[in-house]
Amino acid sequence: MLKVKNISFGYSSTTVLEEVDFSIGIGENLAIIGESGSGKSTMLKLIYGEYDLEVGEILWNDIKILGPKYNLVIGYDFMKYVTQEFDLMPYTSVEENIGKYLSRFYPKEKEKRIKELIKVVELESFSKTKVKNLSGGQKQRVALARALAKEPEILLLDEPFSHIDNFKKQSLRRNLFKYLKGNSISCIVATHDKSDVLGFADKMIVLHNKKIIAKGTPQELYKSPKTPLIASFFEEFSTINDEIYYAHQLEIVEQSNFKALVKQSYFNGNSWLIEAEYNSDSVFITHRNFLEKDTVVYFNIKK
Ligand SMILES: Nc1ncnc2c1ncn2[C@@H]1O[C@H](COP(=O)(O)OP(=O)(O)OP(=O)(O)O)[C@@H](O)[C@H]1O
Repeated sequence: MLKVKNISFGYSSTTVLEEVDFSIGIGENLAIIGESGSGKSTMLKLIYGEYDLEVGEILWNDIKILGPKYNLVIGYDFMKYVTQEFDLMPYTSVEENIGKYLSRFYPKEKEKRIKELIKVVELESFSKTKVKNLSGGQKQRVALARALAKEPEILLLDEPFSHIDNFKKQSLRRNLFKYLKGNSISCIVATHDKSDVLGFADKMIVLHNKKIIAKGTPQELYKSPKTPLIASFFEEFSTINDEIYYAHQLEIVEQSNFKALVKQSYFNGNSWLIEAEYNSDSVFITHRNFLEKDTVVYFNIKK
């Protein structure tokens, strides 16, 4: 179990994180969300032991995570961290990169493990390719596979699919998170992308103004977002009479007390997102058809 106990941290005199406290169990998937600069990467780096903590402590089971003041080499064998930079060996092949930390003394096992991981990240046709000749997204997949090579007990992922195209992203996400669950590897994912969270995270925390402002399952936070910031992570929303409503919770009707003027219609696949002006504010409503700008519409809150 990972326990982050009441930590506060700043790079200089200004604090970045204040009284942050949470824990995750074996095999659990935790998502950390928050605006850019809210401290997500800093949180991962502290868990990895990249900086010394002055306030609070971080424990993996009974092991206290220590920073560079106490550890000559940063990091621990049971933990892997995939940063936004990847940190690969450019002039060697994909399989050599993935196998870098695997023992040479068991060549058969090594080969089998590399093959298994190459399959998880769907890079079968690139196993012999030099990393320098890969795209950003392919490099990101090599970095993920390499982090898994020595079976960490906990994996820290910073925006793990940010460079990967939409065609691959869905299946890669499913593969990776299924692999982690299947092998009881705990995982913390810092992300801006709700698709990394909704179907996969067991718990999520929201960082804002240095603190955790919400904790819960994705279902709990989605269903009752406490603040507009939390709602905005999931979907377009409107605030009506101080209540938050997602676009699909509003509907356009023949008559109602809510009268609005269409500003724009956005194609959204199986529906349109209508942006309309209501009481000098924007409201967002899901609708089956395109609506012309300046059309007067009435809308309701769905029961
Ligand atoms: N090495 C550093 N030295 C000084 N300040 C830093 C350092 N790294 C980050 N910061 C500052 O700490 C704050 C948190 O940064 P951090 O990278 O943790 O945010 P983030 O939530 O991961 O952002 P993003 O989503 O953009 O990656 C920011 O204000 C940033 O400028």
